[in-house]
Amino acid sequence: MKNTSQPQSVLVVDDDRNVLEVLDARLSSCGLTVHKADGGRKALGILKTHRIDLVVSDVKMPEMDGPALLAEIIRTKPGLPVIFLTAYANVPDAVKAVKSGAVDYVEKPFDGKALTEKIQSILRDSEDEQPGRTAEPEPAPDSDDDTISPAMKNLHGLVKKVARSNVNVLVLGESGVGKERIANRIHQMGPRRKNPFVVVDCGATPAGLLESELFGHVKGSFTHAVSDKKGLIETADTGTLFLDEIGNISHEMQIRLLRFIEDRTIRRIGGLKGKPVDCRIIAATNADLGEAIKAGQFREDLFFRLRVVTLTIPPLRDRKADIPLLVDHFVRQFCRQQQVETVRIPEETMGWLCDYSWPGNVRELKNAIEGGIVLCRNNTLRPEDFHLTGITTDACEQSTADDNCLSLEESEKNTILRALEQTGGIQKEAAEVLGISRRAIHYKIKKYGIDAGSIKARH
Ligand SMILES: Nc1ncnc2c1ncn2[C@@H]1O[C@H](COP(=O)(O)OP(=O)(O)OP(=O)(O)O)[C@@H](O)[C@H]1O
Repeated sequence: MKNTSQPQSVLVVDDDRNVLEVLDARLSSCGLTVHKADGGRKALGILKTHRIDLVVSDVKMPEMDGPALLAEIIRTKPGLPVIFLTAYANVPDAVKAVKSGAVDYVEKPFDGKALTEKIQSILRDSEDEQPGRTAEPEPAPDSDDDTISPAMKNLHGLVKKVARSNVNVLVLGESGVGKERIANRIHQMGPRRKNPFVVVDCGATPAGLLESELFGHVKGSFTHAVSDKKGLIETADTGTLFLDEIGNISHEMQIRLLRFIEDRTIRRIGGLKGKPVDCRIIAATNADLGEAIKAGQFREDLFFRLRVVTLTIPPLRDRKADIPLLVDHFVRQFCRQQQVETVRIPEETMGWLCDYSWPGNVRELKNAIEGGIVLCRNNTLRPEDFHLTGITTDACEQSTADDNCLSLEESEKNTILRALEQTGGIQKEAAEVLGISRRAIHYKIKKYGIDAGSIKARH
């Protein structure tokens, strides 16, 4: 995928200064950003700290030669195109290198114009597709395909394209639409999928803590820094850093983050040395960053850095075709989890689920189905099994007076409390009363913070 706001970058590696200078002049004049390294090790350092779209490397170099550099690139940056420059005598080595994954080789002395054209053509190709390479792992299976409407298929098409590249992505959408899920999908479908996917909830982390969470600290740098601590950015090295609720970070954090995105180096709080970190950044927010910029709350330069590509996930009410697919998906998932027979969803229930506006989006739908499965009778989901906050449907009004259309969560919690009271706090028996698995009741007790121990003690 082409990064339209930044020129593409080429790393030129050769121990001959003249070759470096000639290529620098040629490629820069075509609008490319050129980085130069006089050996393989230096090249690896640059690859760690800079976005590079293509590497042109000599074959024979002291210390680390071209094929050794290629092997490292295939390991750490699968998909990155490499062209070799080679003297006639080393052509067999270059051919071997192409067989093991380089895109091509060019003999020295090279025709500068032809080489530039070759580089441009490879860069153009890799905007759409990374060149085939045996070392590149197969993409992860499309596990979401059973839950997407045509509108989401389009978004998933973009996700696939974006996943192959390394560009920063900004994911926008209301709370609960699936932003984190899409970020994870980008990670899973890209070359970094075997490496860490680190989620940072910027909204839920107090401002004072976020800096040390992200950047880490050295022992003694502040009162509670009792030992060295690695930050989450460092943890995401070679993988993906997902910054959720990016709209909520303080002005100081915006500046630190911007600096990191620009030089890809972190310094722990209280630390002296910087450390290069190579991680992909995906940020998400449900806030209107345009408005936040206008109000002076969010830095425009950081915004531009984060949104090299922007993906917007529509709210569930605008893609109702997804609802039946998601309902089926969640019903199967929760029935399996709660070890119950798959429940039936009559047409009336599905119609009702499709009519509702789902202000909490997919998360609300998911929770509703989970609760509905616990509460339903005769293995059939009916509208009255969904006691959603603020909804009064005919079916809900017909429900028994003591149910009183409580919020789904309250209602589910009360059901579990009642079952625990009935069984003297014994979870296994309460699970039997409710017809759910022990694992399911254990999970729900934890989810609602129910103190089963004190119920037991009272009996
Ligand atoms: N297409 C989908 N298929 C299955 N589950 C989904 C899908 N989209 C979202 N979900 C589920 O919905 C819930 C909410 O998704 P997610 O956390 O990704 O939303 P979000 O937009 O990041 O929310 P927030 O803004 O609150 O951080 C998660 O449990 C997720 O697994």
